[in-house]
Amino acid sequence: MTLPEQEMVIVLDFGGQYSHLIARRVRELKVFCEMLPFSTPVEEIKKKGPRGIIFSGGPSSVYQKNAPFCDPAVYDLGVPILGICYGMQLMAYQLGGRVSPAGRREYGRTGLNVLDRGGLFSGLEPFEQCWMSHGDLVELPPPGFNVTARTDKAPVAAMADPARKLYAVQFHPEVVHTPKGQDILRTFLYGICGCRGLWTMGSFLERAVAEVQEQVGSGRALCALSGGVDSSVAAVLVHRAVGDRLTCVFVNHGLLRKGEAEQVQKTFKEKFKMNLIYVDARRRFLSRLAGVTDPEMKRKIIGEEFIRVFEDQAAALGQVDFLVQGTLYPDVVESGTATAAVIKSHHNVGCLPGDMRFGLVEPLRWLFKDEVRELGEEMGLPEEVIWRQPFPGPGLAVRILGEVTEHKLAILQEADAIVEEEIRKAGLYRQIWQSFAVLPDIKSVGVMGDERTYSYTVAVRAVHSRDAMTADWVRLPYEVLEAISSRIVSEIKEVNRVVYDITSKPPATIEWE
Ligand SMILES: Nc1ncnc2c1ncn2[C@@H]1O[C@H](COP(=O)(O)OP(=O)(O)OP(=O)(O)O)[C@@H](O)[C@H]1O
Ligand SMILES: O=c1[nH]c(=O)c2[nH+]cn([C@@H]3O[C@H](COP(=O)(O)O)[C@@H](O)[C@H]3O)c2[nH]1
Ligand SMILES: NC(=O)CC[C@H](N)C(=O)O
Ligand SMILES: [Mg+2]
Repeated sequence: MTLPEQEMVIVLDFGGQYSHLIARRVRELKVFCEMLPFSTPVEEIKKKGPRGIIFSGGPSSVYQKNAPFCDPAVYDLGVPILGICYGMQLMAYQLGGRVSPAGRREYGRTGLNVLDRGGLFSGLEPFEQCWMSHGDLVELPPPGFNVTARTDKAPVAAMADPARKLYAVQFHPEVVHTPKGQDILRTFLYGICGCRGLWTMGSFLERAVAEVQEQVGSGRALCALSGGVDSSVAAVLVHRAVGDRLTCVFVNHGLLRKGEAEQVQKTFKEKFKMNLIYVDARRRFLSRLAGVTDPEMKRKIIGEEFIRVFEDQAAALGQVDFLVQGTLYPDVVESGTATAAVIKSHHNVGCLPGDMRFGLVEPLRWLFKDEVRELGEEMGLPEEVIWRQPFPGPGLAVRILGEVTEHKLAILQEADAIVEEEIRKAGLYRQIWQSFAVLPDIKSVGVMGDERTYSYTVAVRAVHSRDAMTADWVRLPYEVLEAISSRIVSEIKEVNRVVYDITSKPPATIEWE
């Protein structure tokens, strides 16, 4: 089968903080982009037929033991390469230049003297601002390269070998603090790689449908459907590809929000014409979670139990070889990759049991939430699904610190429902990324009706975010906080105190576990 034409660019990830940003920026320029680990063999890179390759930054130094190196055969593919920061240092080192620790480091806003205003820097002024974050520098470019920019401290702030289409910059064009960064990336993609900007949500959709058809063939698939944005979009997309060979499975693990099980089934029946199986798995999840307090352990148990439920359903349906999940890019990075540290294991990525037999179908694996929402709009999904705030697969289990019990679940469900109601009432639901209640394992003393109480504390969390990778707490109006607080303590007997979480991510995360 031939897939629709696609121009794509690969980001080779060396563990940089901004690697994901590079991929986003490229897609904003309407060129599809995937990120692969630095260690990807060159044959695999070649198979994807990239128009260009970008090396990300990274925390290592090329001269250290065990520094991440890519397969040097990539330089001979004839595909244009752009090295950024560590990526530039690596290119210099592997091709015979000299890299050393800098006497003086450069961090933050830095003046850039542009020496060659053609090539990658066409359209730039002789003096520009850029954003730096490095301690090493290229002292001597490799044979065949020209120095194309410098700064006060870096004699080689950019270099190029146009004959081999190899380009490199010490600064970060992907961050907003490099004002001409997006222009530089545009020149690389359009001027140097010859891309035309064919990537739109429409073309992504067409290709994703074709890829799913190719992967699933004449087989059958189950879709893990939560009613959330990602799995709903994935389900509709895969349904387009394989029709009724897809069956959706919605699991009630007992960790859902108040009324959610009914709500999801109702929306789904009314708005989607797909098979949906509802599984009441409350008992099996809660009994496996009994007595467990370690956050990662809770996640692993939930991840495994999800798969066991899907396996049971598959067995009942006959032969089912594939499992569709609405996995997004941030789920993948946070669960740890070849280069990125494990922050927390997302149930759908880092918690899958080793003996799982399903082939995974994850058409959204490279996208961020706002891109998925755009795709949902493209496919005509209802607004209430597209603009639903994200809700984690392990549900309230990661918002109840310590052991999960039915008693604590009941308290948190009530508190959470109040938060959602008040946020909606204030007209804030859609502009806030996530707002919810948390039940820390804390009891404190209070006085109610002239009597001493010793009851639970509820924490309220509300954050703004663009892609879940970073977040800031929402400056909620005092009146809204007041309404939430007074309703929670007066309507929920077991709670006598409400606090508001005013931490950004980093250093905290959005969820408490
Ligand atoms: N209760 C559930 N039943 C079935 N599958 C689930 C359930 N909860 C999560 N999943 C699966 O795990 C994946 C990841 O969950 P996640 O919460 O990140 O995505 P989502 O629920 O689809 O969207 P959202 O981020 O908007 O909540 C889902 O896309 C879905 O495939
Ligand atoms: O499906 C999911 N399975 C998980 O295991 C999981 N853990 C966190 N989240 C959601 O991911 C985003 C980032 O969360 P954190 O800042 O807490 O890491 C936030 O939107 C979280 O709600 C999860 N979603
Ligand atoms: N941000 C980076 O890629 C840093 C690269 C290298 N470790 C340096 O400090 O120079
Ligand atoms: Mg969800």
